[in-house]
Amino acid sequence: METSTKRRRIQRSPSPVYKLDDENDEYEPYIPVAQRRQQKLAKLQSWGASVEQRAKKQQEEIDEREDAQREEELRREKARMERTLLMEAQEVHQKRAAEDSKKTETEKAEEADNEILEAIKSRRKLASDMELAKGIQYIDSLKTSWRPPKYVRERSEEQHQKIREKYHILVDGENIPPPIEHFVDMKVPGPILEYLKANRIVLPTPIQLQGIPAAFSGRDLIGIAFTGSGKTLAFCLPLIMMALEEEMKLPFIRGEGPVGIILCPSRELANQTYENVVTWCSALAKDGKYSQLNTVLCIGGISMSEQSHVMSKGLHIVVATPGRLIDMLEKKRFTFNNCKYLCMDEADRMIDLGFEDDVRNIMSFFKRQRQTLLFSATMPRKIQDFAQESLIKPVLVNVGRAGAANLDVLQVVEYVKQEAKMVYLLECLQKTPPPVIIFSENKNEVDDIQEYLLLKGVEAVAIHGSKSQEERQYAIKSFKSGAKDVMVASGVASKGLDFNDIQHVIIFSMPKEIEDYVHQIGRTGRSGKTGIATTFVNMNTAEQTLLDLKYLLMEAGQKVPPFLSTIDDPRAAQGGTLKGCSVCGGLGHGISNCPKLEDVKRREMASHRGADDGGGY
Ligand SMILES: Nc1ncnc2c1ncn2[C@@H]1O[C@H](COP(=O)(O)OP(=O)(O)OP(=O)(O)O)[C@@H](O)[C@H]1O
Repeated sequence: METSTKRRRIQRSPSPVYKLDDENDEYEPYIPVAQRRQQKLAKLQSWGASVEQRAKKQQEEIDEREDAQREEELRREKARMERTLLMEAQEVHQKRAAEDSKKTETEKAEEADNEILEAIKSRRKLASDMELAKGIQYIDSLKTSWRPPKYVRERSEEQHQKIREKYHILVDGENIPPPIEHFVDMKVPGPILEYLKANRIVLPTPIQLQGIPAAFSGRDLIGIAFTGSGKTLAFCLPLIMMALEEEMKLPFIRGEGPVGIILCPSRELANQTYENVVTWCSALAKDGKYSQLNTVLCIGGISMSEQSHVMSKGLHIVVATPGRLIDMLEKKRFTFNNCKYLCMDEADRMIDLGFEDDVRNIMSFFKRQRQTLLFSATMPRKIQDFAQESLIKPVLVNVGRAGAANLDVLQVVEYVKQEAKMVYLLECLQKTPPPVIIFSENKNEVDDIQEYLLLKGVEAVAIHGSKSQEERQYAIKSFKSGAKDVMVASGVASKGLDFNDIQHVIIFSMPKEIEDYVHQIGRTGRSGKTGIATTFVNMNTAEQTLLDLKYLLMEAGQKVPPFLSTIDDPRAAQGGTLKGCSVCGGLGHGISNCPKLEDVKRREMASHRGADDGGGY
């Protein structure tokens, strides 16, 4: 029935599109097969697309959810990790704090000191730039023909050690040559022996009896011994012998030489060493058996034409300050083509402050292996270590603690108010007969003191870095000859100058660095004689300097005045061992408050401004 109805309608209206009405709501219009297929296909396609879309959407939602989940997990993990690190850091911190609280102040200071020491350790080796660049490294010491006498060679190492102990000589290094107790056994030429004897130099001092055999053997050497203990002879004699041997083999002619060089930090010290060398060489050549050796003094402030008579011959020895020497080498007035001996006096100063680059520059003029020797009364650990690294199989010869005061000096420390110093100085001068040296750290003060003394009728000369070379030479000459009773000096005259029988050293203003104090008081009590050193201190003296002084007095077994003994060492209060500063050798402080390091900074700044104290040039 339904079918017939449908059929009827089909008949009535063949048109496929009819409007539906209520009665015919079951009516389904006829759709041709092809069209139906197409519709189905389209429907299928659209359905498929929507399925795809839905699936895609669903996937996107899943992805989003997963991303969010992952992010959340990451966030949680990060937070967990952060917490752990934070907690770990806190734990480490707490642990360290606990450990630190167990440490004494001394241990903490020592740690800080070591850190600073590490930081300043990174210095270039003491060698010429050419050697460093080419990687030239000498392995063995210089060969010499010198041998100790048979009876000395036959001694056992224990016997050598016994002799060293007898003279309080400490040594370090490989195959150390034996100590020799007599100049004659060192095979020193007769004329020199006679000259030494005539000047009351009969037996070698400890630094000489171990230092000279080591140097004669060609060994690099670090020689440390207290002020006035005869270091000059210990490093000049080996050079004289070396030059003599060369000259005897083949006499030097014009343009040849030098064989060796002695470097000094100040003109005055260079001049004094030069005079010693000339005297010893003249003594050697006196009886005509040995050749005349020629020595040149190479310092700023003097005209080299004065020495043209020496320069016109073969040259054996040069004594110099670094600045003028570099100048001469650059101008090719002589060369180092055959130079094989380099000695630095007051070496801690030479390779430390200010001169290090000059020394490196000088080394670059050497064309062959050399023997290098460093001598000083003060040589802090840091410089010893640095020097040892730069030398070839060095021998370290140490008589007493490096930087210790000469025990032949009676040290008196007095509290004198600043305004009372001048007046008290006059009183102090009465303590001993002349000659007396007065030291002040300040050039103006040196001039003021001299003026005051002259006004009071005291025959005084003055010397400091701002004086002309003539004034400096005049001061030294007239004081040495005894024409003047008192010399007022800044640091220039403190290191190495050997004046005859100084009775009394007055330190008008205490130097900040205890090494300088040791050198200053060391102008008296030389070559076995005794002397007095009076030092003025007051409120202006830094507490740390006073502490250094206190320990130095204690070490030397000197009287410590009450105002010094009451100064407490903050390190001692915390317990632990009290090690001296390895930068300046002061016993009363560590590196972290070393005045020398502060001075280095100041000097560096000053050198940028081109300031020059006139010291060695
Ligand atoms: N073996 C010796 N016996 C006696 N006197 C000596 C001996 N050797 C050197 N002297 C004398 O000792 C004095 C000091 O010597 P020198 O100037 O060499 O000391 P130094 O150790 O270099 O001192 P500084 O550290 O102050 O430079 C000189 O007058 C010197 O003639």
